[in-house]
Amino acid sequence: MRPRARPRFSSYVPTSASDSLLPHIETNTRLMKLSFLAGIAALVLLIFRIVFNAWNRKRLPPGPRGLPLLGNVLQVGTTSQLWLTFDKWKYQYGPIVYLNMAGQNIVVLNTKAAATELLERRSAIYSDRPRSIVAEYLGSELAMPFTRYGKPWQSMRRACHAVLNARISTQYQPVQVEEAIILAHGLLYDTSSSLLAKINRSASTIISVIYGKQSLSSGKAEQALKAEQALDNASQIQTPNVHQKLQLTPDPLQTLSNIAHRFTNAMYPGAHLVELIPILDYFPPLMAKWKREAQGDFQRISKIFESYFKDAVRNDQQRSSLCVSLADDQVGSGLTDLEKEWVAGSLSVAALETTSTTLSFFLYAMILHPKVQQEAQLEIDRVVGRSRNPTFADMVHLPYVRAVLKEVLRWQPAIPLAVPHIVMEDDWYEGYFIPKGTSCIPNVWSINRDKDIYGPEADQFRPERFLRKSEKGAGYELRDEYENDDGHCAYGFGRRVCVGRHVADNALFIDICTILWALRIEPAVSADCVVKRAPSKDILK
Ligand code: HEM
Repeated sequence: MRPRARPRFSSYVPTSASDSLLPHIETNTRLMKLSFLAGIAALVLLIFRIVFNAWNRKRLPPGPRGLPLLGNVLQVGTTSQLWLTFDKWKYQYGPIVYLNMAGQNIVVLNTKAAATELLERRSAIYSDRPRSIVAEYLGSELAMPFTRYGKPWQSMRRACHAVLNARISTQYQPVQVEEAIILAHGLLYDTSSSLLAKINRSASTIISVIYGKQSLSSGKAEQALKAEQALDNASQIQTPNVHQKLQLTPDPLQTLSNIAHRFTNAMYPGAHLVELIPILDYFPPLMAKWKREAQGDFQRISKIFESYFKDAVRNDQQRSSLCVSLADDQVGSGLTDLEKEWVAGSLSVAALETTSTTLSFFLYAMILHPKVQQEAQLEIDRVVGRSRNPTFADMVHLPYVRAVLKEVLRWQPAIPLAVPHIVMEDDWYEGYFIPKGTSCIPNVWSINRDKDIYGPEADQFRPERFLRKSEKGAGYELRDEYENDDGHCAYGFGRRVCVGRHVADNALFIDICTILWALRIEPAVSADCVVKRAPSKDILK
């Protein structure tokens, strides 16, 4: 076919009806040809994509066979101590295990090598968090542990790092020493509350750092609750049954713990149908109870965080709390007031159960291993003596106590499956395909008990694994490799690693040290399991 000279639009004057149609017919045929070719190309691409995906799917990591549509939901959803199931699967399927939770890809990382390679070395693409529609209504985009990877998270993280880094953390040590004495005193003499309530008090070491000394004492808590109740009454018409989900109590520590549970329950796989069928999100609050409740809870949590924050700024005479630094724009100057209130609130939520759980496991370990307790107390008596309480100046001279803390965090990590990281691009690891959007769960529990790293006694509580006998005589020294290395993965990985780990380590060290100095921990013969060790001066009184 020879090319036909195209008539110029401005000069072309049709001489007959058929002549006037010719260029249009020509253009239409061309268009049809082009569309046909584009259609073929799209089809080829689609087929290629399907084949490529199917081929890639064959390259997914191995894992237990699931049901059609539901995948592994039933195997995972009904298990309480998931880390034990994941650990069992590690021996069946290998270090990285693939699961399908009704369409959501999950990869469990059971070895340190896999977790550090993906979550640390490739952290540029492995630092997002799972999207949960319900949690977003609850305020997850303001709650740092759950915030998606992006600019708002970066600003919050920078602000937190500025007030919680290793160097600045030393500034909080005087408060932490005082709180440790109050904790030990409570364990010995407070008969009004349960052991668990007393242990929860350990978190106040951190809460003091965030909200200032005694900012969240019960008086302030009552004020906060009143403010919250006023809001609750006002919103009762739009948000009925809101109390069913989130209990707010006069005790701030209890309230913070309830908020933590509200978030984790909301994010639990399968907790809400809307996560599986996102179109349900288009229903208005009036027709969606879960949405009404989440929106109502967001208001209530914001109000509580606001009142804690404002109280802290008003009351902190020493002007040294994290809230004061945020309020004075010493850190986080780019954050809005709401973001600052949520930064402080979510830090305390993240700190609360982790520290008290760790302390509970410490008490448990001491009951199970009286010889370890005795060895630690011998060291404390040798270094600190009985006439004064331990301080941070003693830390370098107390390698055995430091090893006890490392071992508690290794043996029973407070969050055994850490927090999932989402991969933001398709990726490959050791020949396995990890599709974009996969939720990567590091099985910290399993990694911390890896026999290839910790030897055949990995399951046992043995602080000596971090120590060598002192060359100078009696006692122990921390092995060189553990001077700056945690020796466990309890604080997570990469860019999302726990931002409060330095403050937590300090608080737990001084709590453990002061408790061991003041008490003997024994199996319960009566209501409690602690016995006073009679310091020569009764410092705790
Ligand atoms: C024994 C005590 C603690 C343990 C075992 C612990 C453990 C963890 C773990 C496993 C993560 C997730 C890391 C990851 O995604 O890879 C995390 C994140 C976080 N932790 Fe902790 N934590 C502790 C104490 C604290 C304290 C005291 C604070 C606050 C002062 C805190 C604040 C946070 C925050 C804000 C995040 C989210 C970080 C982010 O997503 O960027 N934690 N923690």
